[in-house]
Amino acid sequence: MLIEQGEPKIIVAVRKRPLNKKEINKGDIDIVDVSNQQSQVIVKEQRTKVDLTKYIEEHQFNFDAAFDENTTNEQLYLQIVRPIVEAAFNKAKVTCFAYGQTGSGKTYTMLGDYQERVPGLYLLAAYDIFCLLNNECYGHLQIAISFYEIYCGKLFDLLNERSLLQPREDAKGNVNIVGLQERKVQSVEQLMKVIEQGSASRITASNSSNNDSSRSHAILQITLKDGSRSHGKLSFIDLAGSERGADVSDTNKQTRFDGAEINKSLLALKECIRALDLNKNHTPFRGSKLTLVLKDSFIGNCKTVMIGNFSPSNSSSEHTLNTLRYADRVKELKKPNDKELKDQVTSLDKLARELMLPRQQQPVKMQKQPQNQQSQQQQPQFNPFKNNPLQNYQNQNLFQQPQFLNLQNSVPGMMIPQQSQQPTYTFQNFIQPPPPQPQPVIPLQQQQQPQFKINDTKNKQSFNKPTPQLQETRPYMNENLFPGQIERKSKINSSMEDDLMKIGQKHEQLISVILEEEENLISSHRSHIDQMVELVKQEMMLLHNIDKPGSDVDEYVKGLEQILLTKMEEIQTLQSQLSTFKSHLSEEETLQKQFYQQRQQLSQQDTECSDIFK
Ligand SMILES: Nc1ncnc2c1ncn2[C@@H]1O[C@H](COP(=O)(O)OP(=O)(O)OP(=O)(O)O)[C@@H](O)[C@H]1O
Repeated sequence: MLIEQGEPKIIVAVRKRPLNKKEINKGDIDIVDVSNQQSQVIVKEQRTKVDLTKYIEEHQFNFDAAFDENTTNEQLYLQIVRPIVEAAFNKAKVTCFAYGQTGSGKTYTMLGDYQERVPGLYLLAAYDIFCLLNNECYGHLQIAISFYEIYCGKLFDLLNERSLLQPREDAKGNVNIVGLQERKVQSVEQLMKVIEQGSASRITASNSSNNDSSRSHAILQITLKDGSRSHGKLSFIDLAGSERGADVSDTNKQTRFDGAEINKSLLALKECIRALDLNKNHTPFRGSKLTLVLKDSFIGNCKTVMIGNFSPSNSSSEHTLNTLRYADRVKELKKPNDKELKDQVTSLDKLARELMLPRQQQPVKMQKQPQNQQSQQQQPQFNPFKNNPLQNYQNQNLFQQPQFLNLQNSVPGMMIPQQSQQPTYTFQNFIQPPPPQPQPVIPLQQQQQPQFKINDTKNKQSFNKPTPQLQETRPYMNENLFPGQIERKSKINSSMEDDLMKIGQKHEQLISVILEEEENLISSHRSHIDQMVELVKQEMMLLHNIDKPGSDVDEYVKGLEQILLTKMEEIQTLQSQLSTFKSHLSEEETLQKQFYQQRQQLSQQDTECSDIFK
């Protein structure tokens, strides 16, 4: 092997959905190019200067895998999810996250589209799981399903009428979810029924109250059980819409708190993935409810696939960029550190010496994505987890004929699209990349915005030269003409950005405190009521005793005094807890207003400043 390297524990992939009818009718255009082969995404963001001239800013991202709008759920599954399903049979705890803006395709990816008869990852995984269970090596395992959601930091059981659940960490550090229902299932059909029931419960809840499915994280856990012990575990997580956590300046307090909770969980998730990838001893899973309940998926033998879903439309460019940046940051963490880079270069040098090749002939573009080079030479390109435990089943055609059609009668509404009725699911398919996909259909500059110039932000070069007209309208846009102004503006900007960041951080910390205080206050209020009931009982006993002939009045007075004192102390404690909470709430409002104003000012400055540089 050319480069020694551990198995990747994290795969970060992104997926573009097609423009939908609504977007097309609105005149939206597709501004994202995806290259499946190069695992690359290019977003051509439309921007407007102060003088209203338009230009395009280009953002390029690279991931472990990128899927264009023509990629099917089956293709995606085979490339990045099936390997972790297999790993679960090899005793791993594996997790697949779908992340992205509301309407970006998370549910389509996970659940599929019943009406269009498109199977999602749940069904595709279910099929493979039961195929494997039919194999004698795994015949002793059973499947148990749980399905719950996290909404506003609280857990609700989707398989038990959304009953409230409590996560508890025991003395051994295991996190148990008290009251969580687990259903045993014995077939793909049963498994899909349970999933359908849970999903329906989530949808009903979102219609009947101000809850909204895109504000909650849905967690489907499939445990492979060996008797009462867990053999391996698969968690599929449909995360809350990423835009829900984005805006702390929303005027509705509850929305702000929900958003802050989502922010907190996404931040904590990123940190936990970082810890998992770096094999750190300490995993900050207590950072949020989401990561707390997933604790065992971040330690030990674990693998994670994250799928960032995004819309191609120009009207969603901000959210799309946020999704891609988040995925990029998760992926950034995977890049080898300096020492690893040095080790890799050293091992290359060693190999070169062994092969007696001059140094300059060595492959040089290996440091950032060593696995790519490996894949070209030795490893199958889309087999992220090497040492596949199931490779010896290859000849048994274990995955060759998924019986999706059998499900049509048993899973209501579920049918399989024509083109996927007889896919050949051989391992050969699994380890090969998909055939090249047709490229995006709407050529941006030609069709819609011929006057735009395209800036490549990375190379500071233009794709198309600016039209003479654009140049003429902005003859003063020459850095040399206003150097002082540019410096002043950028100084103002950076100090404002610092301030904004400080306020943002303070706000985030305060919200964390508030959320914790809220939980404590509610639980104190509950125990306060219990205490009061107890005191009332004691008072009644006092009255009962004093009514008896020959009763001791001193004892009565002493008893009553003690009860009233305890009551007063109880009330005072609760009151002081309440007033601290109230003052934090009003502090939060002030911070939120400050944040909002500062951001407005900054975006104003930003436009002026970017205008000068154009
Ligand atoms: N890859 C795709 N191919 C075809 N249609 C898609 C694709 N992805 C999503 N869609 C369609 O886009 C719409 C929105 O997708 P979906 O409901 O999966 O979004 P979501 O991210 O789950 O939204 P929410 O967070 O609100 O639940 C649906 O009608 C879905 O069928």
